[in-house]
Amino acid sequence: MGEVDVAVVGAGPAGLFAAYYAGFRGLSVAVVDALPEPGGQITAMYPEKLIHDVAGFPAVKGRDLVANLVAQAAPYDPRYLLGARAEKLSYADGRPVLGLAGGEQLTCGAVIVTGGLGSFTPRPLPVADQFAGGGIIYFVPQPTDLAGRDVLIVGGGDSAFDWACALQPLARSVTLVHRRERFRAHAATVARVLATPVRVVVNAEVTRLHGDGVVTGAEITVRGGAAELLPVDTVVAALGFTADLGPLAEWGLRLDRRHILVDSAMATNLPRVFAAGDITEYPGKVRLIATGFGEAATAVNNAAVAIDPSAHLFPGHSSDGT
Ligand SMILES: Cc1cc2nc3c(=O)[nH]c(=O)nc-3n(C[C@H](O)[C@H](O)[C@H](O)COP(=O)(O)OP(=O)(O)OC[C@H]3O[C@@H](n4cnc5c(N)ncnc54)[C@H](O)[C@@H]3O)c2cc1C
Repeated sequence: MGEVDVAVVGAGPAGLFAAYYAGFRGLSVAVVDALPEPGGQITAMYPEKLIHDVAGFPAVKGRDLVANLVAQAAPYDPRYLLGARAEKLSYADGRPVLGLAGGEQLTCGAVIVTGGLGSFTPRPLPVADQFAGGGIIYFVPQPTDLAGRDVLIVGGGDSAFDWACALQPLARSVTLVHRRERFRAHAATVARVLATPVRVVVNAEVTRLHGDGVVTGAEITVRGGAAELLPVDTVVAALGFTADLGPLAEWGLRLDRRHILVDSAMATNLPRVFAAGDITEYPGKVRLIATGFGEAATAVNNAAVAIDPSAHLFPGHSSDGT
């Protein structure tokens, strides 16, 4: 059973900024996320895209924004509990106790829920069900990890094409297979990929995976055609994600459909539980990274007062120390 001043549930942009803010306020902080990497929707869905509406950055690549958020919080040494879904919320002596999927319990001064769309589940690649081995991934946190590999990307959306662009200069080979003729990805990205050596196969499906322990080949079959065996060691199943609130829906939070109702302090109906980012709901709510950042600052500063009623709500200026 661990203890922490602030537990942040969700390592998306709002959660990462909340981690910085908790540290800045002198609070110890743990960041819990069901995904194995920080960055929430950005990491899972658009790490290679340029974002143009984050204040102070005329344009920033999704991956770089996440890296900067992690770096901004790093001086305060947040404890990252990744690949660990927050399952249960209870109270002991008036303090929230967070139960994680692995069985760990965290007693917290306050909880900030920055769960975004909720728990993400990648849409499965049907043939992967019967394949016990490794080598199948659902998103690409670091393209350099796949340097020199033979990569098969499955899907026809933005993520599939963004990853094809990012991996093509690094991987030994990149093949993209899509089961339709047309792509959902932006036409400009499709054109960029088609101008590279990436092999794009349409109207085709992955019909079998080969390998003992780790994937060594993938059989693809073009509709009405014969199967072809490709030597691949990594399959990126870029088929999208489904999301739902998951266990958060059982915590007794006041909800409006899939969102948590908060007041202007970002307080929920539960004591010492605050929320920020896409998961919140209030009149006029706009779901953007920019609004999530402001809400995270408000949530943490109000949590600081909930933890220690003698603390000031206003944190002071970060520039004062320099
Ligand atoms: C393709 C695309 C492009 C976008 N472009 C822009 C843009 O240009 N500008 C912009 O402002 N916004 C953009 N957005 C929206 C933006 O990404 C979201 O507003 C932002 O990611 C919300 O951040 P968040 O931290 O609130 O939640 P999220 O990024 O959704 O992160 C929430 C995290 O919480 C985790 N989580 C949920 N439940 C649990 C649990 N029980 N236990 C542990 N972890 C949990 C999830 O795994 C996830 O990692 C875009 C979105 C998409 C899909």
